[in-house]
Amino acid sequence: MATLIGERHSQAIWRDYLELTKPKVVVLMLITSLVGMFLATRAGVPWPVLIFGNLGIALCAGGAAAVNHVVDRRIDALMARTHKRPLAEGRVSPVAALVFALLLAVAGLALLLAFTNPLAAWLTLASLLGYAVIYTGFLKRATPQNIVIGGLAGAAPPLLGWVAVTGHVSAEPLLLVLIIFAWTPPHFWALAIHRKEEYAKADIPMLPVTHGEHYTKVHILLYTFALLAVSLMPYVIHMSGMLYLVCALVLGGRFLQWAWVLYRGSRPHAAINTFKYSIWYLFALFIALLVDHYLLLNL
Ligand code: HEM
Ligand SMILES: CC(C)=CCC/C(C)=C/CC/C(C)=C/COP(=O)(O)OP(=O)(O)O
Repeated sequence: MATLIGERHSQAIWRDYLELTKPKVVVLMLITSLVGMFLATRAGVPWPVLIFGNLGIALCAGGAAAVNHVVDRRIDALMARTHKRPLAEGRVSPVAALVFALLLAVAGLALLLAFTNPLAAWLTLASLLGYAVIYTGFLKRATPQNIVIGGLAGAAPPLLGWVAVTGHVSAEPLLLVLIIFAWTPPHFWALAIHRKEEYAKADIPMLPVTHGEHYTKVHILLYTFALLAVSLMPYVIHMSGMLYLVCALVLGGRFLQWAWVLYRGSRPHAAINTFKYSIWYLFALFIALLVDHYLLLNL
């Protein structure tokens, strides 16, 4: 019996630390960094860069997410979506979470330095600080444009992947960053409309709280238009081919449809459905980039 309880306890702790890293978000980021790596070269990606480069990026992103849990523990405790988080409920102490975050970040940066190049490591560190310090520590509580500016950190992984392979920044990965940058406002503001009351209760100035739902929906629609336009650019600059173009048009068209439904208020649960669609959209768009890349190479 004692062992059973002990096992259950240790499993809960293991899960708590995993939760601190926001694993599902990091997995989608990893898909975008992987695509950045594959698109960077016509030859294969060297396997140490593939394995340890992505592991390094994931560890740093997870470390940044753990810092976010520490800084936000009081507001997380006030919101239904987040009140069961390990720090909000006191299952993990702030000091333990910070030590964990530091270990992840140091291990991640060490892997990037050892198996990729210094530029990839520095850019990853900048993204880590952008999310953990600039967004979480300042912007989130300061301005309704918090997620637009902070979105740059989350948008960085395709660039990090590309630089890990090539050692330098170029236009193509910046275009991939721009796609995620334009995607972030519809992604987040759709959820923020759904959770507006909670953000108001926690006194966080998210756009639907400060400027109202209508204003937010207009901006979701405008950013979704911008996203559709930007997502066509890889085809325009001959980075991707016809398959990608068709996918970008279909996926972007569907996103616009959701943004329009949300704007018109013509369906119940439109906000949360738009948020869920945003995640599938980004996943599918990056898979389309990848498949198209290998089709083009084999033509
Ligand atoms: C500053 C930029 C971003 C903000 C403010 C933001 C915000 C959020 C929020 C509040 C959630 C809800 C989490 C929950 O319900 O527990 C979420 C979920 C999610 N986000 Fe984002 N996000 C951003 C960028 C990104 C990026 C760049 C990616 C991936 C490339 C991403 C992928 C995801 C995924 C996969 C989920 C679902 C997680 C789950 O179901 O547990 N997000 N995002
Ligand atoms: C090195 C690197 C690539 C760093 C990127 C770091 C990273 C994990 C960014 C995630 C973006 C995100 C989920 C923001 C939501 O935070 P929030 O605090 O607004 O949402 P919450 O209320 O769910 O915590």
